[in-house]
Amino acid sequence: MRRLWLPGGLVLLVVLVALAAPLLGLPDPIRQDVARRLAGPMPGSPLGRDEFGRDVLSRLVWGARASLTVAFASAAIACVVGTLLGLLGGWFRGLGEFFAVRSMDVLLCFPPVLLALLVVTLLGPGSGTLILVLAALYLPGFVRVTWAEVLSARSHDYVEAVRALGAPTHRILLRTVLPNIAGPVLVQLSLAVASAVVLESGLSFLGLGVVPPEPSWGLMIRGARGTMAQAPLLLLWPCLALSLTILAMNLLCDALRDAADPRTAPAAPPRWVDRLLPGLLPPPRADAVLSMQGLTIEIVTPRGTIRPVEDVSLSVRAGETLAVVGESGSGKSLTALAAMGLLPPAARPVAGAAWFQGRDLLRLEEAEHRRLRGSAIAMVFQDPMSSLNPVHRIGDQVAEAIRAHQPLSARAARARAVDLLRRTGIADPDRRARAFPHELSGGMRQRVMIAMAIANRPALLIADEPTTALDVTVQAQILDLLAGLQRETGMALVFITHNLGVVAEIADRVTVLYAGQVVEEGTVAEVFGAPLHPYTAALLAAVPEGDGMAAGIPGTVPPPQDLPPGCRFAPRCPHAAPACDAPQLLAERAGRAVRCTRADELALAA
Ligand SMILES: Nc1ncnc2c1ncn2[C@@H]1O[C@H](COP(=O)(O)OP(=O)(O)OP(=O)(O)O)[C@@H](O)[C@H]1O
Repeated sequence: MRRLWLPGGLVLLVVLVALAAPLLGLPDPIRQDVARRLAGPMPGSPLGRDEFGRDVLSRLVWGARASLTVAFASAAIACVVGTLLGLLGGWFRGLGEFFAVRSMDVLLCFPPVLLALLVVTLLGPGSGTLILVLAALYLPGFVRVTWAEVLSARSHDYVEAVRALGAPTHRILLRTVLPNIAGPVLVQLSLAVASAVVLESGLSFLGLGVVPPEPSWGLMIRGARGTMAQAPLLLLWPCLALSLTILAMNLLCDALRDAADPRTAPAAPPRWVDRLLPGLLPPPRADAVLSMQGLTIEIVTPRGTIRPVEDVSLSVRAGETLAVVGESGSGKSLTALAAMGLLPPAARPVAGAAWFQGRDLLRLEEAEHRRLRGSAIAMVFQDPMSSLNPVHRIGDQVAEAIRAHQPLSARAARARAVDLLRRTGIADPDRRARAFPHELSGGMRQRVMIAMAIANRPALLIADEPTTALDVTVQAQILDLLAGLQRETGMALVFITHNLGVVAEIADRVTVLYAGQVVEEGTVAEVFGAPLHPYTAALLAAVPEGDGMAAGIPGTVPPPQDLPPGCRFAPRCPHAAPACDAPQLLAERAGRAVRCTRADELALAA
């Protein structure tokens, strides 16, 4: 909301000044005083007099009423009618679409001035006619934008989900589709208002709009043009008013669009102190490919700043697999995205370092990060369908990943792409390379994603729940594939998952996250054999064995905006005691760490 203050205030000021024109005690805007023709600024007329000796300030303020009424009214009519037609055409398709959308194409065929001439001939000039002409001119834009957005929105899962709930059509359109297409419609509105102010000026200038001697900014520009050599300032004032109003309108619509979309939080500013004083950063861990030390991430949300990741340290060596585990919301993905330099705009690392090949990934320039991504560091995401481009053949997508970092010809890159597809276990890779993503199964698509990730032989591969969307058999094949590729290339692998069965199968070491903090760390054998933290023990107990029922962990991970004081796991911990405070991560033995005040006591009791 804070982002609306400045542009909203500016637009409100312009509108209020225009509305308050009769109360401001300004001279009559149409009273002529030929003796003072083209007079410069003087007492009582701070902006001087025009070619008929009329007061320029008064005409500017009264002209704003005419210009803004025409602009706002025409844009509002076009927006409401156009959005409605676009919504109905895009949703119902068929005949509704034909009449709503195709009829607009006919309207688009008329040149604007011809349309204005036609309507003015029929109805006579004036503000009302101008509103009608401009509304007709802007209508097709709104219909087309809304129609295209509805077509795209209706294929999204969230729309399917409300349809599956049996919601009535008008509710789906108004409550689900409209808020999601509001951004582009608001942008179109800002363009329409801005362009209507300009067109009003243009059409009034041609004698097709506001009728003289009524003031409007367009008529002022027309008048000033004839006396440009003697009184250039006369042209400046209406042009300045026009430009500032358009700028304020555009800013307001951009701010409205951002306010309507909760995903567009303001970007967090970088911390220059971290760049200026690199000596304060924690040093890297010896022989680690990735060494993350004390990572803390802050996110600016409408309800305040949160810390979903706090003081997270982890490291992985060449050829090693580190599993990062924890329930949903524990901060696994944000930690990985920080290393990739792909944090959402509202999030920023505020402390710590992530050392990779001698560089701190948290403080790299975007250009440097882009050079590393896909070459030295690669990432595989959970949902291969949304990560692959649906309109390009998979062979071309793999080849593109290679050519983004290697100077190969298209033919050579394609041959390498086919080879990579073969290495990831895709049968008949030559034929498959010509397929589109929707023609492949989920497992095949994930293999393609892995082929793209390893295309440039990365030193570090981060896999964020790469098997969660796959069935158990395919999951096992993908795990085998990753393990095989790792043996072959010696890359370090960070495997993010909430599936402890997978961890046991693939990982050498494990880092357990809870509510944004590392609660336990060590080799898989040690941690799984004798967990030191009650959360790790509860996670392990929650893994179903054989036909037995799993013992679920009561409660849920606390959200970052509602963290309990002291130990974050205490409200769910069966061993919580009054002595439990805000524990630090303590190294128990070499390579093993735990964040629990009672860890020693509980280990002895076990
Ligand atoms: N852009 C954002 N704005 C506000 N909060 C966010 C944002 N991104 C993540 N969060 C919050 O940060 C916390 C950690 O999120 P993260 O996605 O890292 O969890 P996760 O452990 O990867 O969960 P999952 O296994 O479900 O992917 C969550 O509480 C989440 O709601």
